[in-house]
Amino acid sequence: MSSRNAREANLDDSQLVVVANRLPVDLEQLPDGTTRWKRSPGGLVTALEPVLRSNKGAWVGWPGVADVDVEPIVEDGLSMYPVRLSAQEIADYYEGFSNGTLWPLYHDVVVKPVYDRSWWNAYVKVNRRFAEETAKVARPNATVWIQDYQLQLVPKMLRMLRPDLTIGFFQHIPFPPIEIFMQLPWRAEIVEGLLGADLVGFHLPGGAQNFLYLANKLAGHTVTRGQIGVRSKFGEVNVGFRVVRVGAFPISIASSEIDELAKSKSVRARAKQIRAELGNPSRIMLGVDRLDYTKGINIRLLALSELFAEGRLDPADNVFVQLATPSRERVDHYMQMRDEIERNVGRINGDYGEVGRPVVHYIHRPIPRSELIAFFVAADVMLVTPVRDGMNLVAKEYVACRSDLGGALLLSEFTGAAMELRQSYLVNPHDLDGVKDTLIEALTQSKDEGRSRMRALRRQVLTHDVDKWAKAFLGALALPSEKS
Ligand SMILES: Nc1ncnc2c1ncn2[C@@H]1O[C@H](COP(=O)(O)OP(=O)(O)O)[C@@H](O)[C@H]1O
Ligand SMILES: O=P(O)(O)OC[C@H]1O[C@H](O[C@H]2O[C@H](CO)[C@@H](O)[C@H](O)[C@H]2O)[C@H](O)[C@@H](O)[C@@H]1O
Repeated sequence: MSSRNAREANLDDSQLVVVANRLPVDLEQLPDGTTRWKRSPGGLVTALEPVLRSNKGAWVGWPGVADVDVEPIVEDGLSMYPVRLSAQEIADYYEGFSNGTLWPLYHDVVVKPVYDRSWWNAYVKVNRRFAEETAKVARPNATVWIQDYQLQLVPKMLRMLRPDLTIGFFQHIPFPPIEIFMQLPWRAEIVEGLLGADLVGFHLPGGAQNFLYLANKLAGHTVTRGQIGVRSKFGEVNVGFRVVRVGAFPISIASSEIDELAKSKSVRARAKQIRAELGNPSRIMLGVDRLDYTKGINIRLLALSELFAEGRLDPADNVFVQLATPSRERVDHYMQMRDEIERNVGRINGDYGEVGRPVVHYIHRPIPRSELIAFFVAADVMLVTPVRDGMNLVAKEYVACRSDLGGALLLSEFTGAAMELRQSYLVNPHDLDGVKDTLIEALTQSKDEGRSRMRALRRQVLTHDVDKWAKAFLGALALPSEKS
């Protein structure tokens, strides 16, 4: 990575500042004691990085390792300001409150959230640090865009420090139904924290509507009553002399860039090679996820193993590739889920594989971008089966890669993406028989059927890209917000 010190480059004060738990790059400590930067995991970084680079903005976030002081850096016009976290803060604020309390709570309590007061205290302390660091970086009257569930107190804290700023907040994960959110002992503090923003954005109108209701019920503010639209018809909360807007802005990807990459000769050639390396099966199924219990990876494995057992799918002619990026590896439920997935992969290969010809290929490490795109081009059916997911950019990436109009997308109804990608093969991941039948349907679709579905999906993904998402959010944030 070619980088310069931000202070040397004199880019310390920025007009657009993104604040997120992670920087777009993680510092990796190598066994020989040296360090290097690598791309951070997850869809938030995938989506926001191109937006910020083109705006030459600043990014405030954690560099991915504990207890290190890293100087601000500049890379391709993007200034990055690392926030230091101690090992204990990572355990309590990141692994604890963010990923042991909020993550499962906001994903429909798919596992039981833990309510721990010391985790909450760490969350407050770290949110304050992010607010203070941001207050130092932002120019007078700058726009600050705070991201996601790890930083929900920052809008209010930052407003108290810097009332001159325009503050936006975007929630990348689902905002849960009211009855579920009400479990949280610190529910009022979270709602008040978010209301420090001028605009609070969600992927879907449903999440925005839930938040609007809570702003009234828990914080006692008057709110508008009408239905919130997609990038339109914003809700409003009256917070003293301010109006806070609430809206739905479904996130997306750099569609044209991915489309171009997928069309390149080298990617096409690599896709062919992948098929050959897999033994030229008649069908390749693919899963691409962070290894997270919300992603429904075991549902795919179970569906496949039953289809093989029932003789509805021939293990000699169908392979499944699961590419899984390691994630939150010290959190209990993630460790348990990894064990379970790896046991199931081993069992299916033991039952149906042959020497030199496994039916499930499982890779537990991040895959380079161009290689990932070649996998998307090679896959006949893409399996996206989360039990709950804010958006799921993988589904959109697959579609962007299929300019050949080949392939089929099997997509859970419980992803944000399902609202837009209506021509995919939609499934309820809790209904195993339904998943199996739909998978067979996708595997055996006629060429015409597949082309017509993919054409419609591509129209959606190519016209609604990440640039449009950012412009819609920042445009709404720039609207005058004083009460008339
Ligand atoms: N095994 C992998 N190797 C490299 N990138 C991956 C891998 N799995 C997922 N990704 C990338 O991470 C991002 C995941 O985003 P998304 O589907 O929105 O889910 P989340 O943000 O919850 O992980 C996508 O850009 C995807 O291409
Ligand atoms: O930072 P990690 O703890 O390693 O997790 C990675 C990211 O996961 C989540 O991504 C979400 O954002 C995507 C883009 O909006 C969306 O498509 C997906 O449905 C979400 O799960 C998390 O919200 C990010 O904060 C993490 O960085």
